[in-house]
Amino acid sequence: MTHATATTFGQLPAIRIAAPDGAQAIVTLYGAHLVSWTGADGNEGMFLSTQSAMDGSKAIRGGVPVIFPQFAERGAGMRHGFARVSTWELAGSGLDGGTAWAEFALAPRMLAEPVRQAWPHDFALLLRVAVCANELAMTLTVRNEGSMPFPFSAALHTYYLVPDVCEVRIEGISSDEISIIDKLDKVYPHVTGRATLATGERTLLLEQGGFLDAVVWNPGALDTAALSDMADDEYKRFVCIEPALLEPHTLAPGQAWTGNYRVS
Ligand SMILES: O=P(O)(O)OC[C@H]1O[C@@H](O)[C@H](O)[C@@H](O)[C@@H]1O
Repeated sequence: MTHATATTFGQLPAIRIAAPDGAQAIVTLYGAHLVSWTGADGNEGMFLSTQSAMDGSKAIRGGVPVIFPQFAERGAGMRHGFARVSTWELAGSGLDGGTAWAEFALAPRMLAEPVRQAWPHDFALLLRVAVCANELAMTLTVRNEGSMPFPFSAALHTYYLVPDVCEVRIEGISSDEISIIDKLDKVYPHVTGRATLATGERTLLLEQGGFLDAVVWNPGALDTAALSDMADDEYKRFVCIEPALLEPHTLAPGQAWTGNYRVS
């Protein structure tokens, strides 16, 4: 088996990244959206809504949406930015020791014209996804290739699959353990970079660098009922823990910023 192969996920062109030990990830070119991550142990790590659009008409609900250049409605642009609704291209792939990886790129020339005009900055985005054993590593790089500075925010909006959201315990993001009684939508600024997610079945170590903040989100029953792309009881099956750079970061011409996320 080769380490990165073209496939289709829903109706979307995608890349399957497969390590020799069996670890694998599937990333759609639409959004450079990781829709599935299975460790070498065979366990799926990502939630994906049964009601999600899978045809490029709307952002995918689940997996890891790439949020750029705006978080949620913190700005005048598209909610959560345009990266998750733009079509990226495969920029490279390889095998380093036992780790299989692929890189995805997005540049202004690839954006729909109205999107490009609404955010007319000369950026280059690169998302690297790497898998090995029971570990997933994602690196997002933002580069200013223009002659004017630009500000941006970014996040990896990770939807973790859990057996029951009520059983979830998150440590290391807040001074108190986080559990979810009903809806939770909370920003945690200036996190230490190391957290754990205990699902009742297993405990994942989450390590972030470059991303200074974290957001924890679960819509609860009421907000889920208002979401057209999630079944009414699906909120029980995930928690979003999102490494984020919320305060807009300004990149000078020629500069780059990198955010890392490692899940193991
Ligand atoms: O429905 P969207 O645009 O994917 O956003 C989902 C959620 O994303 C989270 O990051 C936000 O904190 C929530 O407020 C938001 O509801």
